[in-house]
Amino acid sequence: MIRLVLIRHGESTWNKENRFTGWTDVDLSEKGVAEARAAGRRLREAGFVFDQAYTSLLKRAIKTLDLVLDEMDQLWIPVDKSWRLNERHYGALQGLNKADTAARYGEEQVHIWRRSYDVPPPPLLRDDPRYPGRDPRYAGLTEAELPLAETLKDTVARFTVFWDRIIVPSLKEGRKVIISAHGNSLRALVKYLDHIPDDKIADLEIPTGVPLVYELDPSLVPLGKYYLED
Ligand SMILES: O=C(O)[C@H](O)COP(=O)(O)O
Repeated sequence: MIRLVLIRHGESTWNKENRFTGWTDVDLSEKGVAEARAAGRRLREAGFVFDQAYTSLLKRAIKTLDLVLDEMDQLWIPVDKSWRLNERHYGALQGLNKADTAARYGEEQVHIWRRSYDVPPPPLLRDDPRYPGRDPRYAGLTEAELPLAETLKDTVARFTVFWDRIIVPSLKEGRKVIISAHGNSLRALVKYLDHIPDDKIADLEIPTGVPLVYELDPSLVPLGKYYLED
């Protein structure tokens, strides 16, 4: 049986402030740091070891991974970072407070933007300072790959390219893998692995800083999954 561990980053400063984050590169809050360290301790106590890690290009996921690996004394393992594991791009909503946005546009509209499978949030314009094409870390992306806003469906499409090309071969070679990513990029992966129907994915919420352990058969079909909680 193959074990794969997913972890959503610990609480970020914008989770705490209830702001749409997406590709904004905000840091962990103090609570987020504590969550990440506690997750690392739990993994160590449960006997997990890793020899390969994957994360996004965003510091809240990178730092969470570092804190987990530090607690496990495994900071030496290779870490592969990709934009394909980034949070879903929240378009022109990035930076806005979620409650204020609901008061302005209505709860129902905000729920659709947050949890529908294929309705995008309002897009950025290319001259917006938040446009990722201005950021050197995304210099290798084509214009078509640089999002103005993403649906969860778009996030599934770009994440699963990395899953199929990089993570699947690594798991099949016997590597013990941890993936540190984001609420919606992990919802995308869970949807894909568990074949969750489009109209059921809105119900899936992934908590911050809690390892989610998948048990997979040799063809990477999920046999079960559980959260590693205290
Ligand atoms: O990008 C964000 O704002 C969060 O990481 C996830 O937010 P959501 O729960 O509104 O999708």
